[in-house]
Amino acid sequence: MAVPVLDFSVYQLGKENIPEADLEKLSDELRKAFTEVGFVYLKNTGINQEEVEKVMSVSKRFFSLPENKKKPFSRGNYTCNVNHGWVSLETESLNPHRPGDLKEAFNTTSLKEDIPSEEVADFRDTKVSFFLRCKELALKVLRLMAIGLGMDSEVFVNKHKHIGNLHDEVCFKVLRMEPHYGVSTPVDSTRVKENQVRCGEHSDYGSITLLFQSSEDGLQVQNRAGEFVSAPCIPGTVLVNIADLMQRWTSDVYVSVVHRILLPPAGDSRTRQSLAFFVQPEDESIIKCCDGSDKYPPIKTVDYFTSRFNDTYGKKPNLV
Ligand SMILES: O=C(O)CCC(=O)C(=O)O
Ligand SMILES: [Fe+2]
Repeated sequence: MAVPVLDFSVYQLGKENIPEADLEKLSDELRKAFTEVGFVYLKNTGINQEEVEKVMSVSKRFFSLPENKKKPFSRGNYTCNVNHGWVSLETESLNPHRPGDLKEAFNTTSLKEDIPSEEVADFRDTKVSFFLRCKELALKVLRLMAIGLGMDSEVFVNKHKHIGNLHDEVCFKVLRMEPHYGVSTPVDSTRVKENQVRCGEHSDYGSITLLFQSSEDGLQVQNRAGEFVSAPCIPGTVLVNIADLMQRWTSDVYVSVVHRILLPPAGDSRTRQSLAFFVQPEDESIIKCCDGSDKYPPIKTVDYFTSRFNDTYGKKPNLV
């Protein structure tokens, strides 16, 4: 089944106090998408393509800096949050059974934290304002998701009250994926390791993810039959997906789906960019099945994430 496209205009950014019937209709459509597919494109959210391109363009300038200029900003160098900062090529393996992903990224968690604005004018401010736009949209989606399940609209939002504050873990990630190796090195497909891809098979960890891709596409989403289907860039839309902790929270009603980005076809040497806003509950929050079923035992968000991050950044088991 293809990923559905929903019109979000009735509840787009800036619109509040909307008629109950409109909210109900949108939340029903969203529930259908998240129970059947796990991914949905939202159009007319209020976040437009120009904003997306501005963030991509400033990120591109950062990624193009020489390695020694980026290194001081590495993930792990910040005290505010271990996840904040630059992630170099092949550092993450989203599928731990594969070699490191052929992608480079910059994670923004705390909005107060220093990010390299001297090297790239606007890098910080552009990302911070986009972060806040994504936050607003994410809270709206979380509200609709609760209504769609017949619950109080704030059930999910109540555990996402500190997004962007110091020590909150919600992360805005800008990504650059290489056609073959690094653009700073000559394109040489012989250097690609066996089974190496741009982004290994995985599902996201938290509640929901908002995703924006450049026109180079590449994302594939697994359907119920186990086949990977393309989820291309649709300009002006936001792709939203359910992540694992939300699946657990909803007792498997909203489904978190595996996705990946393989290498591009031979001869395609375009660099791909994407922006991902990873939403997760606050560290200390206890996530219990919201239908009262206890299908999964309650778990503290921080404990859940620690084990997932160990897989992504940890030692690699035998390769596939
Ligand atoms: O770049 C993309 O389109 C998706 C990246 C992704 O799935 C992830 O980082 O979790
Ligand atoms: Fe993902």
